[in-house]
Amino acid sequence: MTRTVVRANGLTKRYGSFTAVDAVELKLEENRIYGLLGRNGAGKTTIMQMLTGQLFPDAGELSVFGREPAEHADVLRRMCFIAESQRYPEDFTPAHVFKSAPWFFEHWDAAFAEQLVADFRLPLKRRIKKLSRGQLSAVGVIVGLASRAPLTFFDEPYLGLDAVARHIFYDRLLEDYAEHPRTIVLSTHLIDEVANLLEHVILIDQGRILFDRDADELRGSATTVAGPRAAVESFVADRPVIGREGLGGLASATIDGRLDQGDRIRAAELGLELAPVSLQQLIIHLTGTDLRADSTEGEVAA
Ligand SMILES: Nc1ncnc2c1ncn2[C@@H]1O[C@H](COP(=O)(O)OP(=O)(O)OP(=O)(O)O)[C@@H](O)[C@H]1O
Repeated sequence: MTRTVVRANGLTKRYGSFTAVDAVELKLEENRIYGLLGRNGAGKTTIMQMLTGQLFPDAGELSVFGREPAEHADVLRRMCFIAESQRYPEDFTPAHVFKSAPWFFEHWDAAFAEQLVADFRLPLKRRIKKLSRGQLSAVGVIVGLASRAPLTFFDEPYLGLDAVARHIFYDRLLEDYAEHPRTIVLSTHLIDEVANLLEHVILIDQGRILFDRDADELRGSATTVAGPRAAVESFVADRPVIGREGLGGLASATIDGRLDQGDRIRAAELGLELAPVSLQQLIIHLTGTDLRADSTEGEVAA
């Protein structure tokens, strides 16, 4: 039986008259990888800060490992939160960070951390304030992975990481998760890059949950048909279309819902091509929200 690790009912956070998180209902299950997605300011960090006991909710009920997280050391000990801009004591080096990690994380794996240091080519003895942006992110990623905390949050962990380093992170995360299952929450703009990692997708907008769905269900839930405009229009005539594009006599349309064998044969007869919709495209279609537009990174997923 799967255990529920996090349960939030009506979770709300206000800053003055502004409601940053608005009556959020959330359930996170044991040993799953969640994507917490949303535009800048959607409320992702605020939600994670409440779940990790760093912020008190203004309303609602919150249970993490069966208790209110704030001020419960036994709950906090089972969590690791890697913030976008992690702060470290002045004059600390990565070596100091990794040496002190076992004090905070009982499942800390020093050998795994060492391997990750080599993978990311991280200079262990350089002062943290002298590290490049990407190297600083690598410190956080290594702590997040090697801590093996039962509930791990990565809040946009990739800032400044180049494409190679980001893929090392994704690969190591998946490999280690397969051997040491735990609950992981990844907040990111780079949906297509992490799409294959995610088992569940939670999309937040303006403090509210827009949808909360199994990633496999979501992936197969739409198809794009492309070809001559008249053929596309004839094929989609009585179907729910969630997006259209066109150029001259060519068009493509994205249909919400699965196609059966008969549909596929008919599409082939009409000379249409079928393609699955990526998670990123689907989110844009379903919400009219292009998360990539907010990315501060130059290199975003295609
Ligand atoms: N201390 C604060 N005082 C006032 N407003 C705040 C405070 N912290 C956050 N906010 C506001 O609450 C909203 C949610 O912020 P949050 O950091 O949770 O968003 P986010 O989804 O993590 O965004 P990003 O992707 O940009 O990191 C934003 O509009 C933000 O400006």
